[in-house]
Amino acid sequence: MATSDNRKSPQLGKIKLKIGNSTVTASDSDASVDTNSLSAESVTEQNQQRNVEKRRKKNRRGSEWEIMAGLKDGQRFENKPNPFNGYLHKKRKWPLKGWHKRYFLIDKGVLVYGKGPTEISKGKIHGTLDIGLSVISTKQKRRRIDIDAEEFIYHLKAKSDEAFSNWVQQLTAHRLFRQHILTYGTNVGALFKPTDGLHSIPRTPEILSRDGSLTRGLQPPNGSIRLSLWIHESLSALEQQQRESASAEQSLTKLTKLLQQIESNSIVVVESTGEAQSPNVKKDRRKFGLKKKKSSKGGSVDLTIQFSGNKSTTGTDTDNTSPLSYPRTPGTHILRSYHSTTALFKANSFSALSCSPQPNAVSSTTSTLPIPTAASNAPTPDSLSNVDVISLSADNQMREDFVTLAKSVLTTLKNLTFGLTTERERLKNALEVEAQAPANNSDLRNRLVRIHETSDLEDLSSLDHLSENHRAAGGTGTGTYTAASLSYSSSCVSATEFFDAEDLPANEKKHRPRHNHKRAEPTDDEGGYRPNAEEESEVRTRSESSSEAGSLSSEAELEEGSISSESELGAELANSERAELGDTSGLTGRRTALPVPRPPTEGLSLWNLLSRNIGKDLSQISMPVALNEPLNVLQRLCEELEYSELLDKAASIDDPYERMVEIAAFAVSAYASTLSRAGNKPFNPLLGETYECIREDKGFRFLAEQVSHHPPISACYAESTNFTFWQDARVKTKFWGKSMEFQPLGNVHVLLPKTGDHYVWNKVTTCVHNLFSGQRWVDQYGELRITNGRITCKLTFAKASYWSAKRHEVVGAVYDENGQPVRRLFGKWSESLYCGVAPSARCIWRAGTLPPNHERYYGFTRFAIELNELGPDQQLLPPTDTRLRPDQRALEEGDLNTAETLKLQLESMQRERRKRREELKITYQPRWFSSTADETWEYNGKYWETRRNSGFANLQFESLW
Ligand SMILES: CC(C)CCC[C@@H](C)[C@H]1CC[C@H]2[C@@H]3CC=C4C[C@@H](O)CC[C@]4(C)[C@H]3CC[C@]12C
Repeated sequence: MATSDNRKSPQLGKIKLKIGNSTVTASDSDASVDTNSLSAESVTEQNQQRNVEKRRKKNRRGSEWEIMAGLKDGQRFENKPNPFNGYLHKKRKWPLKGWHKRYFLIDKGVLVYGKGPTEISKGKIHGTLDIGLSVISTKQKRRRIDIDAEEFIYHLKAKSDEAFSNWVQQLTAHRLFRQHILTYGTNVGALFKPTDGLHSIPRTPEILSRDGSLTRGLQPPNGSIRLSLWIHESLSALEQQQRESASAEQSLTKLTKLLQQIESNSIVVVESTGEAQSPNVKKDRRKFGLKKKKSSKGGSVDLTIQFSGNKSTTGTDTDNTSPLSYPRTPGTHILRSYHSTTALFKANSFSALSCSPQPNAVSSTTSTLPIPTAASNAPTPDSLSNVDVISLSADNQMREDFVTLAKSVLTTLKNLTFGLTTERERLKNALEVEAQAPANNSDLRNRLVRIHETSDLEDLSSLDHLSENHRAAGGTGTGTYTAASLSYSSSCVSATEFFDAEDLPANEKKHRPRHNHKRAEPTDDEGGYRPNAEEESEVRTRSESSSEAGSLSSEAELEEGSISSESELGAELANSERAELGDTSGLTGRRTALPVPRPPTEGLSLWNLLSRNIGKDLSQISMPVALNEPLNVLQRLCEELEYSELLDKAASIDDPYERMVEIAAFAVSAYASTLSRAGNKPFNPLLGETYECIREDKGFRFLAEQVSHHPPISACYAESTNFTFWQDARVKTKFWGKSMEFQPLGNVHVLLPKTGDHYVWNKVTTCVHNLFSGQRWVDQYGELRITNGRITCKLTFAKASYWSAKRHEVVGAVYDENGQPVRRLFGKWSESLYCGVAPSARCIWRAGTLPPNHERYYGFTRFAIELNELGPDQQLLPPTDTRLRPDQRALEEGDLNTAETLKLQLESMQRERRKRREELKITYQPRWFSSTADETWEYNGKYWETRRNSGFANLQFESLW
């Protein structure tokens, strides 16, 4: 129950959200609020007011999205609204994209829908939504009703204006009533608890949140609470199964009774012709082994109807012992009270909710269902005698009952089996991980010992020595780190390759960079990127059997494994002490922690922020810096290369399908880091801002530039001897009231120069749920298609709820030139990708572990921690490099006030620059990328060349900060 604090009124009233700026419009097939960015451009209060006024005048009534009001502070709504039903059109994205007519029924604030009333009455319910917990936005002009129900977003459309206003009215009443019940409790009877199939939502306390919806106090599913979550999840699933099995048992008892009755009651034989029996009856009879009697007329089959004659002729049924009670009025089929069916519905999480297609027939406490259409199985009364009719209809009813009940039992049992299988899988997985843990630990310990033996950990100067080597070997002396980060990435490939190489002289093993791929002679004569001699001497191939091992052990895990073998706490302390002492370099030369944890941001309410800015295009909303993480979108693009070794590996494989498998793993791996990053948004780069990242350990260098401001577009390009990678990121943001969707436009490209393969793929939709309340969480969904000539790969990211077993699931296949699947892929974008069929599947990629205390450090991965670090090559950077951006740096250092002030300043300067350009009629030209005819952005190749010649110093840059 909500506490008085949490019951604070959702300051909703009638809220208007304007559709995005002129570049994107929200159409029917589109979203509620649609903008091109979630940029944080500050607009002064005055301006804001003016804009809102202007827009209000401009927009005609009804053409805007309105958010449905919720229960106000202290408000009550005790009048239970009547159930309401009817057809609406529901938008479907996949499969069969388009608007589909669906039947909706709302009772006591719970909305269910299905194909039609008959289906609903049979329990075929496609979805159940708790209206009290959802955010509903409506748009009169298009008769649209969008319901953000946390797990799913429903886009609905009414056929007529009348239907629209009826629905809006009804939904409002039901919503208020439901919120009243959720807030103040009820004695109205058993409350409906929405459940999600077998995985019911755990009964955590519900809290009335600021967005006018109610939410559950959820915790993120990571860290130590993962286990309790897991148990919680299991428990509710098991409870559900218990209920199901109890109901199945009941139904089975009834079935047995019914069968006994059919068999043992007094027998009325009706000579039945073939026509009198519907094929279904025959089928059902056969299916359920009902008695057949040989006809006197040779081959034809007679049906022996067994029924108690004395009871049947009375016309009214008072037989309380009957497993199913139904009126036995001759020749008619009247509504029966399906107690057993009700039980089934309960099992299907649809209790205490009447489901009748006629609103008047809906009773709030009992479940009265209309008889299914099976009545049509009866022969026409005219053709039969009275007794025949009675017997037949009674028989039919009994058989119908039997069949209906048997089908229900079957469904329940199927559900049970499914539930149990899921549970078994979960348990098996957990046990497997457990079982492997000791083995992994000892393995890791051994490896650690080997590392200790072969490296002198005290001698950190060897890092400099490596840099020297690097310079001597023709590098430009970028002065960047040459040692591999022990701290991140635990792909299936990396670990084994690092550890398996023992064939080098001991002195060369010191802090050897991780290169897990064959290195071809560098063709890059620009120098800035040439690997050093030592690296080049290192030509290793991966042992074939290593991928499995690699999937279970990694550098990251190694580090953690060693920690856990000693004192975890001690290690953590040591780590934080190191951080406090400013020594965050770890063993690799790169930092292993951010300078300070994320500053506390209590009191910051995104809802207040958005509601204060209602009516504005989202890209105009001033987002406080406290919402940000100390990285920007350019750096987030670089993060997609965290598992670049998969590209290196792809380049070394001869089989084109296997190559595609690695590319697929790479595409999936780009999403791994998003799991822990729902809390904050990256900085929006200023126009002209750049970011470079040289990863000699990983063998690539990366460059990104913000090439457009309206709409925001970031272009990037990375190169290595094994691959080139480029993309331009432009994201369409849709705001749904409770969640936000990010739909990236444009494609990712990877070129493997050795094989000539050019892979192109799209990105799936990222959705942040629970924007304003509870715990924000991220989902990825949609289809990701990779093409490379005629070989393709299709990966489906499942849209799933926070609690569902399908969470984070990715499945797909590689298809050959004829479109035939040749490799099966499955896994989770947050964890790993496998190729093949379980249990013999191979692990292709596995996500690295998160660093200790990551929750306090923006959920950053080890790789992310390193991205904004200023290295010794600081003086070589152009002044536009993100790492020199002062507001982001201030945030990284925990100085929120400075960060906020600076951010406002920088944004205002950016507006000034734009104004100036407009006045002078100058079109902005990005410096390192140029737009091609097909609207993609191409790297012009000049950045690294300029950098090598210390050329940035000679260039004129508009100063961004
Ligand atoms: C309101 C705020 C605090 C919620 C947090 C929103 C986060 C999860 C959003 C804000 C900006 C978003 C990013 C914007 C741009 C891109 C580039 C694209 O090619 C992939 C998705 C990606 C990387 C988005 C991922 C999700 C994202 C990071």
